[in-house]
Amino acid sequence: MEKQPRLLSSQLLLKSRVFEVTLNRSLLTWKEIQTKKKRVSGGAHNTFKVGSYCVPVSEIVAVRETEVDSRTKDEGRWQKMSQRSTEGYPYAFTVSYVERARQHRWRCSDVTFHCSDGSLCLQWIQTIREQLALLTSRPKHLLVYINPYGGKQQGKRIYEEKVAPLFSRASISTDVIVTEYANHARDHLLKGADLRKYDGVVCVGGDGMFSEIIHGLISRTQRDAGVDQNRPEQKLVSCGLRIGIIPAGSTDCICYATVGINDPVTSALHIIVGDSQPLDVCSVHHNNTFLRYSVSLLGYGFYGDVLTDSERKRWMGPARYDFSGFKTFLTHHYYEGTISFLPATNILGTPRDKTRCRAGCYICQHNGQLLSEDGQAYKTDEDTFHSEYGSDWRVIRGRFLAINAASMSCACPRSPKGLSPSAHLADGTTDLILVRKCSRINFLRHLLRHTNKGDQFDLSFVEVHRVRRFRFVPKYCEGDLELDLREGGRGLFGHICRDHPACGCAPVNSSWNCDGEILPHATIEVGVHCQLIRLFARGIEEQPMFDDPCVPSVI
Ligand SMILES: Nc1ncnc2c1ncn2[C@@H]1O[C@H](COP(=O)(O)OP(=O)(O)OP(=O)(O)O)[C@@H](O)[C@H]1O
Ligand SMILES: CCCCCCCCCCCCC/C=C/[C@@H](O)[C@H](CO)NC(=O)CCCCC
Ligand SMILES: [Ca+2]
Repeated sequence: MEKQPRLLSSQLLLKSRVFEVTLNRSLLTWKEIQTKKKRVSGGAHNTFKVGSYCVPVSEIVAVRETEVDSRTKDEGRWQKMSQRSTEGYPYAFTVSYVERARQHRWRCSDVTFHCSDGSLCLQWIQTIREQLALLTSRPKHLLVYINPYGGKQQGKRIYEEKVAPLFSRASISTDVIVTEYANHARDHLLKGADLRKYDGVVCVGGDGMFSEIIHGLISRTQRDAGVDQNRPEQKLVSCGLRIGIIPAGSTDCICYATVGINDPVTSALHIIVGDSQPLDVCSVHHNNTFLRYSVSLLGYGFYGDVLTDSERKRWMGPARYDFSGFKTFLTHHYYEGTISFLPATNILGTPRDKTRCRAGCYICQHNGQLLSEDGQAYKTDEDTFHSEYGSDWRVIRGRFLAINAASMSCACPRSPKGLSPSAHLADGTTDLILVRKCSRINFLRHLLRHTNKGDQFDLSFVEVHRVRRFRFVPKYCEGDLELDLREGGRGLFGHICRDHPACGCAPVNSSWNCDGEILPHATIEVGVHCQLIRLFARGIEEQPMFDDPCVPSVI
């Protein structure tokens, strides 16, 4: 590695011990200089360097001047000790920086260096601030939306107690909007907000709140660019503003799968250091009409039914998913239909390989570049999109307990490796998982493998395909019968069977769970838009963190 020129180097005091503190363009390091009496004649002193610590400049949150306790002049015992320990070093500055803890958790730690003279202290503060000012990817002004009713209804408290103090320490200014109704944030982004003022948008809430934010931002971007969202094959314009997620919801899947943990402080620090993680977005259409965007799970059958049931039990909080999950598992409904899909070819990675999407993912970079350089990839998809029976499309007709499209792993605290553990955040594909009708015990085996180390795809009734586009038509909508039971015939067949599970006939319709929202149609067409949005995140960092030379620890 090329050696960086030193900007500053001084002997400073830290916790009563002398350190050689050095700043270059990329690192702040401090090495202890220990003076020990040597047991040789003459009693000469020998200098040893012991602990050595470093922090990347990119992970420094802030630096500030620190008052050296003036009360040390008092007579109290503690103050006297304090005075003695910093004697000759009456000035101090404190550096706040990112420290890695267990399981992808980040913490903001402080280290205070004491200086012998005031001008040296100010020089250190000024030089560190100059280096931080060069980090242009850091946000300065953010628009924050808080859902006070998400998850355990702690969003406001989490923001005020854990996040706002960190933003203010990092000199980030904010405009905060506490939402007053569902879709408040979406509509404000779409119609009201002056987005030129901001470097990013922060969402305090769960996946549903995040969904509101991306709908506002993506739709606003398309509208400003004159792009029609209703055309399924339309190439969309990517959003300029990054989005930060402060997790305060029930599942927090998008935060967990992009950071590795759902922890508000960790997420706030990823925003402060200006991380950037591109994310694929699926557009969902019905009959050439735009329905919704999805970044995590599009699930028909099991996950659609869990969501439908759980929406009636919002009062239960996050536990509603466990209750409805168990209930839906017992009902064991299957659904008939036709799924057609365009497999993602000529790319790196498969849904059953052992690679995992991690920070700086090579597969995402490679596949993303292929798509952006070679506009052909999109053209080819468009050409084949309308020829349903074109050679590239595959068509599968069957009875399914679940049809899941995972555009990312969908890892969350309930399922730490996710619905599709090898899915990628930004590779331009989604993993289409088809779970065919099988016995309850077999379905349970599949579900339980979402929560343990087992391979959920290594079962005869499960198949998985990495795709760019797909379509689903339930059996009751096939042929000329374009009747959508949600609108027209719901009360006829579907309703009877739902209310009479003992009658033995399967209900014909389920609903799509689109990132935790119920879609109003079962017949849908879906296309993946590679890296359409960016988050203040960097992907999940490889473990173990503790061997990283830039973690402040003894080198
Ligand atoms: N002020 C509000 N009053 C009522 N609903 C709101 C308000 N603000 C946002 N919402 C809606 O609340 C829904 C749920 O919010 P959120 O995603 O934050 O929590 P959650 O559902 O508990 O978590 P998850 O989506 O992770 O399961 C969202 O769909 C959002 O549109
Ligand atoms: C016998 C029961 C076995 C249960 C097996 C547990 C398997 C857990 C897998 C969890 C996968 C979550 C995928 C994420 C989906 C989110 O976009 C969405 C919005 O937050 N959450 C749900 O729909 C909430 C979905 C919650 C499902 C339980
Ligand atoms: Ca993807």
